[in-house]
Amino acid sequence: MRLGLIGFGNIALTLLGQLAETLDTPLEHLVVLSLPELAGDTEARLKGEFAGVAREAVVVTDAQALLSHRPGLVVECAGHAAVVAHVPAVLRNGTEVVIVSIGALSDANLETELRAAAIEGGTRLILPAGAVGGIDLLAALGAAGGLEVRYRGSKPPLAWSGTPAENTLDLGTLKEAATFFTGTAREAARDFPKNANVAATLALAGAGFEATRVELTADPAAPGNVHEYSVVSPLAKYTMRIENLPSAGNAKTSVSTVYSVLREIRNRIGPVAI
Ligand SMILES: NC(=O)C1=CN([C@@H]2O[C@H](COP(=O)(O)OP(=O)(O)OC[C@H]3O[C@@H](n4cnc5c(N)ncnc54)[C@H](OP(=O)(O)O)[C@@H]3O)[C@@H](O)[C@H]2O)C=CC1
Ligand SMILES: O=C([O-])CC(=O)C(=O)O
Repeated sequence: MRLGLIGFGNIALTLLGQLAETLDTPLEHLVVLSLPELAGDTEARLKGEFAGVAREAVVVTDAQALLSHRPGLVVECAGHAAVVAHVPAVLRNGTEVVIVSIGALSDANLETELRAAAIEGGTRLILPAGAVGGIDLLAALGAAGGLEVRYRGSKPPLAWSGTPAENTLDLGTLKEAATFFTGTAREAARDFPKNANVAATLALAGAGFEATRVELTADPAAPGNVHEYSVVSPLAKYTMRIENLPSAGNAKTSVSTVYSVLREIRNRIGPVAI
C-alpha cells in the first residue's frame, strides 16, 4: 500500500507503531504531511524509530506535494483545521480519504464542499467509527428515519483542559461529576473540536447534527473516556456504553480511535474486510 498521513501527533505515531508491529510486509510508500515547523523532527523520526514501516518514507508540507507521491489512501489525523486545509484537494484528485476529525463536518459549508469534492474526484470520504462503536447499526437504522439519539461524553476533568469547560469549572480541583454542556451535536462538535468528534460521527450516521442531543461531562470518577448513547427507532432500540483507555500521548483521545484507523487500513490490505 501507498499510504498518506496528514498529521504526525499522537494518533499518527501510535498508528505507525501498530503498523510496524502488525504488517507482514512494510508499506510500499509512506508520505506524511506535517506542519512546516515539525517537518524536520517528523523526518528524523521516520528515518529513526519508524524506519521499518515503509520501504520509502517522505515528509511534505502541503497537499499538492502529498499527491505527487500518489498515495492510494490518505488518513487525516491532525485536527479540524487540517481537514479544511487539505482534504478537499485530496478528494478532488480522486484519492480516498479517511478522516478522524469528523467534527469538522459540523461546518455545513465544509460538509457540502467535501461531498462535492468526493463526487468530482470519483472517490469517497470515509468516516471511521473512531472512539465510538455501533455506527454500523445506527447508520442502518438511519435509513428508515424516525431516530431519537441521545449521547453523553464523560472524561476525567483534565481531558477537558483547553476547552470552554474551563469557563465554568475549575478542572484541577473538581470533586464531583459536572455536566458543562448540553446542546446539539453541531454545537458540541464545533465548540469541542478535540473532544466531541464522536458526537459528529453519531449525528452523521443517525439523526443529523441538529436532532442529536449531546451532554458533555467532566467526571473525576470516570473510568476513562466514556461514550454512552441511546437510540430509539421504529425498527430497534439500543443503548451503548464504551469505557475507553485514553492514549498515552493525548488524554483527550481514546486509544481505540487509533485501532479504528488501523482497521480501515487492514481492511484495504487483507483478503477479507470486517
Ligand atoms: N473520530 C474520533 O473518534 C476522534 C477524533 N479525534 C480527532 O483526532 C485529532 C488528532 O488527535 P491526536 O493525534 O490525539 O492529536 P495530537 O494533537 O496529538 O496530534 C495532531 C497533530 O497534528 C498536527 N497538526 C495540526 N494542524 C495540522 C495541519 N494543518 N497539518 C498537519 N498537521 C497538523 C498537530 O500539530 P500542533 O500540535 O503543533 O498543532 C499535532 O502534531 C483530534 O484533534 C481530533 O479532532 C480524536 C479522538 C477521537
Ligand atoms: O477519543 C475520544 O474518546 C473521543 C474524542 O476525543 C472525540 O470525540 O473527539
